[in-house]
Amino acid sequence: MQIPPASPARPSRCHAVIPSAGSGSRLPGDAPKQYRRLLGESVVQHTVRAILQTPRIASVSVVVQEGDVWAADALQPDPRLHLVPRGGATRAHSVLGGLEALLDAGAAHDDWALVHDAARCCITPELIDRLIDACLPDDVGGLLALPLPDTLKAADPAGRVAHTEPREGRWLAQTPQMFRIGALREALRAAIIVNAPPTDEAGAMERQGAYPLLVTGASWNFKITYSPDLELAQALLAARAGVST
Ligand SMILES: Nc1ccn([C@@H]2O[C@H](COP(=O)(O)OP(=O)(O)OP(=O)(O)O)[C@@H](O)[C@H]2O)c(=O)n1
Ligand SMILES: C[C@](O)(CO)[C@H](O)COP(=O)(O)O
Repeated sequence: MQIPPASPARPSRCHAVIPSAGSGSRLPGDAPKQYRRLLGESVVQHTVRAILQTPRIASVSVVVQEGDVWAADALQPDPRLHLVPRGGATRAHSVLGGLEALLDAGAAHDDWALVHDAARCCITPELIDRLIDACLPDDVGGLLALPLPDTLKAADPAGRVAHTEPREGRWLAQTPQMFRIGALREALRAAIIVNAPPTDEAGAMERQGAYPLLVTGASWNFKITYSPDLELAQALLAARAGVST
C-alpha cells in the first residue's frame, strides 16, 4: 500500500480503516458475516462502496486475518482500496494493525482515521460527511452515535428486571469513529498493553482522558450481529437500489 501525498488544499487527509477480521460467532454460517452475500455482493463490499463514494476519503484499508480465503473474492479492486492482512485477536488489535500499516505506507500521524465496522453495511456517504464536518475542526475527534431511544432495564441472573436504568444522556455508539491516526494508535497500544482492549476507538481515547464528540448517526446504520440483521440489511439495500428481493 502507498498513501498519496497530502495537497495544500487538504493538508490532513482522511483514511478509512475497516476492521473485517472477526469470526462472527453470533451469526454462524459458511463464512464470517462480513462475507455473507446481500443482493449478490458481500456485506463488506457494500460497506466499502459507500466509503469509496465519499470523495474526502483518501484511502480505504480493509483489515483481514492473515490467510483469509474470502476477502479477495469479496471485494472489487479500486486504486484507493487496500487489503491489510494484520487482523488480530480482538477488534482493537485489528484496528491497531490497520493504523500501523497506514503509517508504514506514508500516512501522517495527524491525518485522520475513520474506523468503520465491515459489518455496518448500510452506512451512507451523507452520514460519513456529517461525521467529517463535525470532527475536522475538533481537537479530539468523535463518533456517530444515537441517543438511547428505549427504556433501559438492568437484568438479574435469573433474567428478571433488577431495576430500570436512567436513559438520559445515554448514547449507543456506532461507527465510523474519527480520530488522529497517531493519537489513536497510542491510545489503542496503551489499552492493549494492559490487556484491556476497548470495544471501540472512543473507549481507547477516553482512557487517555479525552472527551470524544458525539455526532448523531442513524438507526439504519446498525451492525449486522444476529441472523435477522442480515435480512433487514438486504431489505434496506434493496429498497435504496429500487429492486425487489
Ligand atoms: N478480532 C476482530 C474482531 C472483530 N473485527 C471486526 O469488527 C467489526 C465489529 O465486530 P463484531 O460485530 O463484534 O464482529 P465479530 O467479532 O466478528 O462478531 P462476534 O462478536 O459475534 O464474534 C466486524 O466488522 C468484525 O469483522 C475484527 O476486525 N477483528
Ligand atoms: C464499535 C462498535 O460497533 C460500537 O457499537 C461495537 O462496539 C463493535 O462491536 P463489538 O461487538 O463490541 O465488538
